Amino acid sequence: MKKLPPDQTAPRPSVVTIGSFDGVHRGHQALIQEALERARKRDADMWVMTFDPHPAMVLRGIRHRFLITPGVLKEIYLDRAGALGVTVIPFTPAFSHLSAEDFLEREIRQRMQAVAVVVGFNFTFGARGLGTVTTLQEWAAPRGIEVVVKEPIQINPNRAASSSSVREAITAGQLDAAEAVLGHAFSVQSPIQRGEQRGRALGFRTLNLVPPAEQVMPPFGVYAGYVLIESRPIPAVANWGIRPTFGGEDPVLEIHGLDGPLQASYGDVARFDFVGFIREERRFPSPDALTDQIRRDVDQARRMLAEKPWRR
Ligand SMILES: Cc1cc2nc3c(=O)[nH]c(=O)nc-3n(C[C@H](O)[C@H](O)[C@H](O)COP(=O)(O)O)c2cc1C
Ligand SMILES: Nc1ncnc2c1ncn2[C@@H]1O[C@H](COP(=O)(O)OP(=O)(O)OP(=O)(O)O)[C@@H](O)[C@H]1O
Repeated sequence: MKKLPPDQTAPRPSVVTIGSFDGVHRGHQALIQEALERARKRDADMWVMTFDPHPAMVLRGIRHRFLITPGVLKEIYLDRAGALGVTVIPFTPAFSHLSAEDFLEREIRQRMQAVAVVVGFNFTFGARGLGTVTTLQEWAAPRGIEVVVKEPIQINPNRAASSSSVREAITAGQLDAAEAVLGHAFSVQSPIQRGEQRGRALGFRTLNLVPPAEQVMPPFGVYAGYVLIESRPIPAVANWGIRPTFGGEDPVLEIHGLDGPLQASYGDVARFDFVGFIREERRFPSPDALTDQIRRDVDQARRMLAEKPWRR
């Protein structure tokens, strides 16, 4: 997937799809497929235009447990969805004051050289979100720019796929519901952190990740999943929490490989793809009691993962 810096002009005419794309859920994926098809038909390039930070974080001052795909995770999932290129606009307060028409003129027509724009049914944009699909259509028609408006991708008859519904499901610990909307696993990615080396003594060595504070997370607990080290998925069980047995405070995702020690160095980046919830995190009366429970967690994780092989 190509990247176009925000201060550079697209080299060729393009088909652009616009949005926050947090999570790159099935609605977003449908938009990307549509944009790809249109680009092929018109012999144009295809670009996803997205924003960083997420507009809601700037406009509503949200900083904690919000994003589904912070940092490079969004680009990883855009690439998976088939996007050929992405341009990320820094969403500054100044940018947020740009009117809908000025945004279209400057970013879509002049910079991206758009011949077509693909958006969802509920797309809004520009200062105070005043721009709508109608604004876009009325602006585009006299300029010979095609507008494609995608019908909602529904998760059930009452609910369209949306980033908000994914956030709600993750917060409630409903990983299956989140995955049904996302069309892929919910993932955490971070550099590997040094732990307190207690895992060795317990007989369960772990690799520790610290999800960014801005990322939405499920409740503290034990989860089955796959840990990706150098793009290789390895079956694992992880504890997300503060380790109350040892009086911990800072939340950590501690990952134990089911098939032996995980080979990676501190500072390397690893990703954990959540598959299923096993149990809540608890305070155990002794380290031995915790070890006994972790043995059972490992067995359960094996059973869960046997039924759900890793999917890119
Ligand atoms: C599968 C699994 C489940 C765990 N469950 C709990 C738990 O319920 N309560 C708890 O206090 N710690 C739990 N832990 C965390 C251990 O206490 C932790 O791995 C150990 O303290 C090592 O920490 P360290 O890497 O900082 O040395 C769990 C760890 C794993 C791998
Ligand atoms: N279910 C869907 N079906 C089709 N298009 C969608 C769907 N959901 C979002 N889109 C479109 O995808 C683009 C990006 O959407 P965006 O990420 O800004 O919002 P969202 O997914 O609806 O999230 P939120 O819940 O935060 O509003 C927009 O053009 C939007 O209209």
